[in-house]
Amino acid sequence: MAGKVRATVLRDTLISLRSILFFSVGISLVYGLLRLAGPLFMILVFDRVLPAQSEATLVSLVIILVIILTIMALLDYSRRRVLARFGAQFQERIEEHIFRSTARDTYFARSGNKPAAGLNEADGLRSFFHSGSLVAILDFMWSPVFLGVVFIISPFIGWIDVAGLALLVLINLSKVHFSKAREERHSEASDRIGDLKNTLSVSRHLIESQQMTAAFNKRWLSARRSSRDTAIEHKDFTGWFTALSSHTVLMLQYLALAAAAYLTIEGELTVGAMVAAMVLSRRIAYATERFLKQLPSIREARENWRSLDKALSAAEAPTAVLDGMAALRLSQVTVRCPLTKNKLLRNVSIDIEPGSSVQIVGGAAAGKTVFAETLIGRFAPSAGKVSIGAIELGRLSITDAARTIGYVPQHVSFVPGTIEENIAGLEDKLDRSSLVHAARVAQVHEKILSFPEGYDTRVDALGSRFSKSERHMLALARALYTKPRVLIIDEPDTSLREALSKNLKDEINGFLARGGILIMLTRIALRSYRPTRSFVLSDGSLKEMEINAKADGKVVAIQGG
Ligand SMILES: Nc1ncnc2c1ncn2[C@@H]1O[C@H](COP(=O)(O)OP(=O)(O)OP(=O)(O)O)[C@@H](O)[C@H]1O
Repeated sequence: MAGKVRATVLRDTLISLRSILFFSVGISLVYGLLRLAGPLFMILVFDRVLPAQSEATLVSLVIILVIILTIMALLDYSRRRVLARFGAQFQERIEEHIFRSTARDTYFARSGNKPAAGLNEADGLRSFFHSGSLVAILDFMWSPVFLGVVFIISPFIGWIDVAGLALLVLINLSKVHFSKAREERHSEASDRIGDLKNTLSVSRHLIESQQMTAAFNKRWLSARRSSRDTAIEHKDFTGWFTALSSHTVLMLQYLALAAAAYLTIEGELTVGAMVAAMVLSRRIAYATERFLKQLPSIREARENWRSLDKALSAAEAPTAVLDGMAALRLSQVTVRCPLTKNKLLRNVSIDIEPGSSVQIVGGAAAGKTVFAETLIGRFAPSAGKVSIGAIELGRLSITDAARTIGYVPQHVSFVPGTIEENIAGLEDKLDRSSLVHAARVAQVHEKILSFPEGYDTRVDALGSRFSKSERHMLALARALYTKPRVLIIDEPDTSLREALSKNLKDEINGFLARGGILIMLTRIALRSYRPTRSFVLSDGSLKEMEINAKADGKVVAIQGG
């Protein structure tokens, strides 16, 4: 099934863009043919115009040459534009496919700083099509034809070209092969600088408040030094091959000229043919060198293509949107620590009917956050299933998943941007009335309006403009904005606890009456709010507790879970 999906995506993308690619190949073929005009012009000038002393022929030839060069300039410009658009459309279609057709958990199976599997690869391929790499490859396609023309002029010069090209290939392949390790060292060192920049933008406040600036600067200098040294080492090494390669091109051109001159002295070639042989030899050598310089880009493009293929084949299509409210079901869910592989959740099974509120109480490191973040897809179960109604949660699309679960995390953080963007979860077409409603329910509307820029006020990642309880309330507004079916609150702080039993009570009751599910994870059982069901989480195992209504929500007995 997945294989079928992949084959269709790649085939469809290529088929739909095939005409653009063929068009640019066609332009390149005409362009390459017109490049023969230069050598032809030289032959005619030396062999016709000069012996005949014909000024009229010279003027006609110059006019024709100018026209051809103008056409060549237009063709070159056009094919670059066409290739750029080919790359852009290719990327857009692949990205659209990834966004639309990948289920949440596959989408989240990302690594490092990649936003989603396949996106970086699609971008890498776009820049390959867009950059001069493809043009260099297309220009190189004419080299065998030019070489054939040189062989027609003189096989002797042709063989000199072949020997020179073999030397060029050897030099450039050695460069690619022997500089790989140095290149990797340099790119790792540059990545370290990138990581430090990210650390600074995300944790500047922490670094300064904890007096880490001096130590951070030391790390920065050391990373800079290492990046600079590896860059010099890499440049020094490849510089040797680059110099050798470019001078081989020059040498080839002059050797071709010398051989042609010798043949002219011997009376085997005309002066025009001599010059044309030299120009063609230079053109072949330059085109080959430019092509060989693209080898690392070609290798990278091939790797990108393979990973994209793999990412698309691994991607599972999302299931249909959930219809109406449904029960949340965890069956035999086990989650393991990604580092130690120890169990963080152990065979957790729970059925939560629509319209119920559930409290999960657990001590320090009991697994409450892991439980919550398994529902949002941050932890993938190593066994068991999490489903809502008949649909596995991880199989929802990222858009449907966002509408299904609202999450108020224990440690609230923000995306640097405006309050509006944060509450609306970065949606560009936001619904203002839902935004204000969510802020009012979370009782932060007035606070936001007290800022001169209101909802356009910018917040940093920590939300430093707000107090801890205000940050929690903002996180609640953010969770409520999408009108989720399941609302998860991890460790509500004192003000949120109070609000749940007072100002928020009606809202929560309304939410439950509409079939919503509320899950609260706390260290200490809430006294002021009585959930429908209560559980204890201990060392990753979940057990249901019986609530004595008369005891005002206090836990009185434990049932085996
Ligand atoms: N991303 C992670 N990678 C590895 N282990 C993790 C990760 N997140 C949590 N854990 C481990 O899972 C266990 C449970 O952590 P969790 O944060 O769920 O506890 P908790 O019940 O929320 O505790 P607390 O009330 O102290 O926040 C801990 O031992 C923790 O080290």
